Amino acid sequence: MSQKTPRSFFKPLSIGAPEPYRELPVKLERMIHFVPPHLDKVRAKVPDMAPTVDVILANLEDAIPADAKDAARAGAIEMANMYDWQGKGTGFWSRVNCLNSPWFQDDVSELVLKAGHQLDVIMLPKVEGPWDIHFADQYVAQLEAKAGLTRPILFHAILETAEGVARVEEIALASPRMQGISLGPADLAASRKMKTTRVGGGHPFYRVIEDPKEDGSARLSAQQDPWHYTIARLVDACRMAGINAFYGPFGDIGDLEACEQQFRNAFLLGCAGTWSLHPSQIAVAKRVFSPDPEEVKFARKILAAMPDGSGVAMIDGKMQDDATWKQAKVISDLADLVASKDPDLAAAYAG
Ligand SMILES: CC(=O)SCCNC(=O)CCNC(=O)[C@H](O)C(C)(C)COP(=O)(O)OP(=O)(O)OC[C@H]1O[C@@H](n2cnc3c(N)ncnc32)[C@H](O)[C@@H]1OP(=O)(O)O
Ligand SMILES: CC(=O)C(=O)O
Ligand SMILES: [Mg+2]
Repeated sequence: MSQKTPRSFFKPLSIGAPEPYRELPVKLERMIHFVPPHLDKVRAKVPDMAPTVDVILANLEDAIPADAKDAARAGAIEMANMYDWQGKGTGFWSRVNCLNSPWFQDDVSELVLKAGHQLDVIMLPKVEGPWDIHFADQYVAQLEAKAGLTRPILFHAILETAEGVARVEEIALASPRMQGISLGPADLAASRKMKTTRVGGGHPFYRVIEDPKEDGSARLSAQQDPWHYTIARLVDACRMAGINAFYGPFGDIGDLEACEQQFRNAFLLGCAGTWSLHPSQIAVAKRVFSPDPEEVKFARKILAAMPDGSGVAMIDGKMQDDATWKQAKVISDLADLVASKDPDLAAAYAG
């Protein structure tokens, strides 16, 4: 038997480590805002930025130069203590360097020992199989015990190799620490030998074209989404495991329109949130990952028409039954969560 027994799955992996969660804490995580923690100027903005986002992440991995890795780690620990993350309800995460790098061990040990009381989630890059999660799980449990933490730190994996995609279900189920998984479109494109230099989004050459016209006139064609398969697979793996799927980075910072469309496709397919790399992407993520007030109004009509969630009803010419009741509940519950944090949207949903 290669799996743990149901009874041992939820046991702490180290004497003195906190009990793993049986249910994930319900949190609004529309955007994970990436901060380069080695830059004094950007780090100084964190206390003002924290109330405007759902999650701030101190990035230690790619985009941080090798000679700034120690400074980034120190900056991340400083960030942990710059704001009352646990008290004020903005998530504090860090993306550590990958498991085979010279920095992983120090990243994780220093974060847990010096900032573990504020840290919600460790993002693990380039996860290829459940063994990566198991190794980090045991290591973090030992550090949690040493630090005397009473609340478990969760894991978020990035799906950014072909091998990781092939094992995404096993990764999602690997530990009760798993909180979610994000798409890593840049490394994944390289791993798959996709022919693109873009970070997420579409590509002008990836299209479908209509059949030839009898009169020889120009044939219409339209761009397709090269990430559709991966996002759909990611959502199924995560929701099967009771965790959340996330889009990832959209690298064309200047193209907010394309960014919004890519985020919206991910939202519609089931993702809970995305990454923001630049302050301009925060408002886009907030808009996209909060349900539309008209959709919320319609969802609540369905719930009101079928109070016990059974039977059949007609609303505005559309058939409703037990299944559409569940769809409506997804939207209504998300609206309640958004409203608990955002007074403007609370008013829009109440109207
Ligand atoms: C494939 C992957 O792994 S993706 C994840 C790794 N990449 C990252 O984490 C990148 C994070 N983002 C960044 O480093 C930056 O946004 C960059 C490099 C992309 C662009 O930076 P800039 O060229 O400085 O952008 P720009 O000039 O538009 O910045 C405007 C202001 O926003 C600030 N800013 C830019 N990015 C951020 C950020 N992520 N968080 C907070 N503030 C930021 C800048 O410091 C600048 O402030 P100022 O007006 O006080 O000078
Ligand atoms: C997100 C990330 O790390 C990537 O796209 O490679
Ligand atoms: Mg990557």
